[in-house]
Amino acid sequence: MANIAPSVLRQASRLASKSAISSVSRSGARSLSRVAIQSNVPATRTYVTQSRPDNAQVQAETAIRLDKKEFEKAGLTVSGQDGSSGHVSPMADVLSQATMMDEGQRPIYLDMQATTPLDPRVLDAMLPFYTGVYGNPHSRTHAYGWESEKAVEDARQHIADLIGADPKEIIFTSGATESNNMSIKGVARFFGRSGKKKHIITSQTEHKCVLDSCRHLQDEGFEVTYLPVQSNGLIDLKLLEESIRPDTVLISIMAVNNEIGVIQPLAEIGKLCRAKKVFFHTDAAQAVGKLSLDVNEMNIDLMSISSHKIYGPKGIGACFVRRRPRVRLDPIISGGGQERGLRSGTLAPALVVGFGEACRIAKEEMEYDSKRIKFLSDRLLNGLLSMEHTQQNGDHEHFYPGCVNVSFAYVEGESLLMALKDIALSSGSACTSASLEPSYVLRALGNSDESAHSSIRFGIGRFTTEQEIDYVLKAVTQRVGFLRELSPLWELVQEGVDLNTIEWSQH
Ligand SMILES: Cc1ncc(COP(=O)(O)O)c(C=O)c1O
Ligand code: FES
Repeated sequence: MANIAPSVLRQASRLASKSAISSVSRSGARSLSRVAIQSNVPATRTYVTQSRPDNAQVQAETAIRLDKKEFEKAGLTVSGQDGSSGHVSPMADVLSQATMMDEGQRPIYLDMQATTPLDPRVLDAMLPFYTGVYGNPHSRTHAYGWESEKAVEDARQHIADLIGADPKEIIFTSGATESNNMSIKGVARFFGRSGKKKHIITSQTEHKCVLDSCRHLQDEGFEVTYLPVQSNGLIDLKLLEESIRPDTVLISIMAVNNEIGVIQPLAEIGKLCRAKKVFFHTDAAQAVGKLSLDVNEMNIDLMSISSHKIYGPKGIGACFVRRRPRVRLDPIISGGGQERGLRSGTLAPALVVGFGEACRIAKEEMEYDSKRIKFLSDRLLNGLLSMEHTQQNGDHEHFYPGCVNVSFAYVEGESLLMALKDIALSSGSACTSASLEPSYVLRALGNSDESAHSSIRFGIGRFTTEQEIDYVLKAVTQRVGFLRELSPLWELVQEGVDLNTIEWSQH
């Protein structure tokens, strides 16, 4: 959704679907949401779209196509494409404010959970493997193969060192998605064959690739418990223990949540799993390289790791698979038997070396990075929470400071994202995907739809600067204020009306 209008319209249509009572309606409505809240009064509106001169027309057309239905749902009719009739969306004003960027300048990047930039030191380590050093690391008969193999094994050592594992326990994959699939489906299928182990436990706030792997296993006859989380996003250990059955084969609980940053109690889960003789898999895509993790101390049997979340290249990751006591799993990819037979296929030495270097640097600089990120995070969070009606989502103590998730009441997250074009952010899962559903993670915490829709995730990383944080704070404060000014609900709140007392009539 490249454009501002859809979100405004969605907000409008959502409000309109509640068809507000007349006390909410105001004359001389300034905004789409106000028009919508009066609803059912057929109105004709045009709007302008975002500013790029080269494709403004295209965007306007796209907006019409995308939103006609929304308009109609809201009781509005669409006409025109370019705002020439003089009706200008209030978002245009916001967007003109949002162009504090110079021409050609890129937005500030604050979406570190989606991916991180490549560390230049990592690129340096990778380059030789795209040029002179091109041997197949699995070629045993000549020096080309040996030099690639040596580089791959050195990298494997760096990854193992970062999580306290033995290098033989590191299996290279294409990323955490593959590692999660491999761990969950692999263990379930291997042990499920006996017919005695048919049950898996995971949580409702896992990454989609974990949830979807589990769904697939349900189709194969496995039973899955999707544990609810508490309102702070953490699992309830007692509930976890009570959910374990004699036929439970695997517990898969993530280390750090990608939307709200909460850190699950891995050591406690590991201890429980070991005592109950259940395998423990953790999706540590957002944790490795950022928190100190030790697979032995934490009794972790399988761990998924992603390179591009820690300033390494995309398209590579790893799966830690414990050797003692040995974890057995069915491979998903069969072939030449590379990677202990668990993941066949020729490795990509440049990616492997880059990933290894990223892990080496992460270990060496973890303390420094953590302190810096905590400092920046405190600065951002304190500033955001000093605005009225804002709230941090997820546990306020057990969270990774590089992931700050905040709800701004009376503002729709997507509208805010669009008003913050000069900052690359995400609102969790919903806005960034085709689905118009609010984040399932925030819903699992018990947040209302409204609160989930008004949330933004700020991802701080190694290369984020203090100036960037200050800019972001200023921009967010200014534009949240602006959007709230347009919100009839906000106006009511300012007038001291308790929104819960309003009776919404349905026409
Ligand atoms: C928690 C979590 N698990 C898994 C993944 C998938 O990682 P990858 O992109 O390496 O497949 C991500 C990244 O989006 C993530 O945040
Ligand atoms: S879908 Fe984006 S804010 Fe709700």
